[in-house]
Amino acid sequence: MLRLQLNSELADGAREIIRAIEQQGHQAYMVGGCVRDTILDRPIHDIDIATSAAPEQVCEWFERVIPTGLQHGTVTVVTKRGTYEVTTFRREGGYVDNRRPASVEFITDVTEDLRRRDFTMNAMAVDADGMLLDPFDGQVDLQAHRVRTVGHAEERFSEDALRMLRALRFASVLQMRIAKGTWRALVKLRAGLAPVAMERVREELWKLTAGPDPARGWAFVVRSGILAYAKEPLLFLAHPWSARWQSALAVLGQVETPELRFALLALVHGASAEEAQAVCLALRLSGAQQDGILPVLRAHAQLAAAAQAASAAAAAQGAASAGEAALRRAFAQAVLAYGETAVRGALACRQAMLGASEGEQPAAVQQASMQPQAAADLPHECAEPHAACTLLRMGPQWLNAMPVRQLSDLAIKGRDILEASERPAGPWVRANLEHIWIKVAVGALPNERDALMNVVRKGGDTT
Ligand SMILES: Nc1ccn([C@@H]2O[C@H](COP(=O)(O)OP(=O)(O)OP(=O)(O)O)[C@@H](O)[C@H]2O)c(=O)n1
Repeated sequence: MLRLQLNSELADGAREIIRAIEQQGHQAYMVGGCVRDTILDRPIHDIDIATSAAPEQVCEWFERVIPTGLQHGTVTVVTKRGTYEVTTFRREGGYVDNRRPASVEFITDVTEDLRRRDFTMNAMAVDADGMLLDPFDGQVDLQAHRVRTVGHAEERFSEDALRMLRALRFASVLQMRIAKGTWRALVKLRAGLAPVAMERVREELWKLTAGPDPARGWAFVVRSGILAYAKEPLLFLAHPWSARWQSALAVLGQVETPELRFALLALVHGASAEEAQAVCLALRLSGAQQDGILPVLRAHAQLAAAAQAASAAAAAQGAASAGEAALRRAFAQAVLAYGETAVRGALACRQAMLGASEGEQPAAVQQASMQPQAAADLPHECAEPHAACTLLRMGPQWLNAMPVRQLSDLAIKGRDILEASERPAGPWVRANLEHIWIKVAVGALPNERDALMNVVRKGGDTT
């Protein structure tokens, strides 16, 4: 019998709870994700405990207990070492809407409790001495890098449709395959996703996208076709497999954050910022998450338009360098409008997209035995490579050289402009301020109050 040592203060606290329950003549184990992650040598953020004791008993035995979900058998025990969900062993009877058990029956057999869980790697338990219970071969599947349901996959997915997305997420984050039977059931039952709350869909997709191999996760998602059945339309994210997807997945891991990865998916699909916003809203992304995506797309669109204009100017004047000053101005304008972070993000996405023409196949695509397709042409908004390349090459240098990054960095304020003029306040003040900001940003004026006030007085209204 394998012994598994969970070493942390959190685990010490869990063992204290387990021993206290055992002293009352009941069984208790650490279960689920903490066991899986210990075997995988991954960090543990929480420890769930399963017990044969009834929730009311647990409430009696511990000092600080929150009755989190009494009817489902869950209470939260708070100790100085941590906070633990303690759930009575249970069997779930009948399911409503592919997501909620119609009834819960408390039981005393730990194996029966493990049997109702989603995947074999999540159906292991460890007692206070570190003895591992693994009745469904979770370790074997972990060693084989395989996500496999406990028992019949169709039953497990019919009980809770979110488990289908969990399977895809675990395959992505833990860089695993999906067992054949589990995959077949998932594809067969994918329409069951419809009643699942979009918040839960978001959680899984976000984790999958933030993981070490987002292309792997998205290859599974797209190949499964499951997102077409989400409660609300996910537009380009739900598009079937295509050369565009192939291009997107070839480069998805080249940008670091989940926000930029979502932005990249939108860009490669040629989605507008409005479409991307509709997807963000459908997925109930937070304001902060949206702020990491939408300004990037808007900055990208503005830069692409500027690159196109610069290319047109270059073609008209027959010199590649023509329009470069205008390009730099447009670049500064994008920084002013969307912020430095968004512009850097847009450049990073653009850089990644250029690499996509190599058309590499992500490993998971091959594993899912998809027909290899010809490398896709990306939608190049910057039709002319020269100006687009200038942006990519010079953009970071221009940014680093900018003495101002936002309007408030300017050495003068709107009221200075107002005081130097006879005109009543109005939108012209900000327009003038922005005009001067751009000149400072491109190095045409120093960011010094006296020099700028001279410009204001001489030029008066610069709009
Ligand atoms: N739809 C679900 C969700 C959870 N579980 C079970 O409940 C445990 C705890 O679930 P949760 O905390 O949501 O996930 P973890 O497996 O701990 O993993 P993570 O924290 O990475 O989501 C899982 O391990 C699994 O045994 C399940 O059977 N079906």
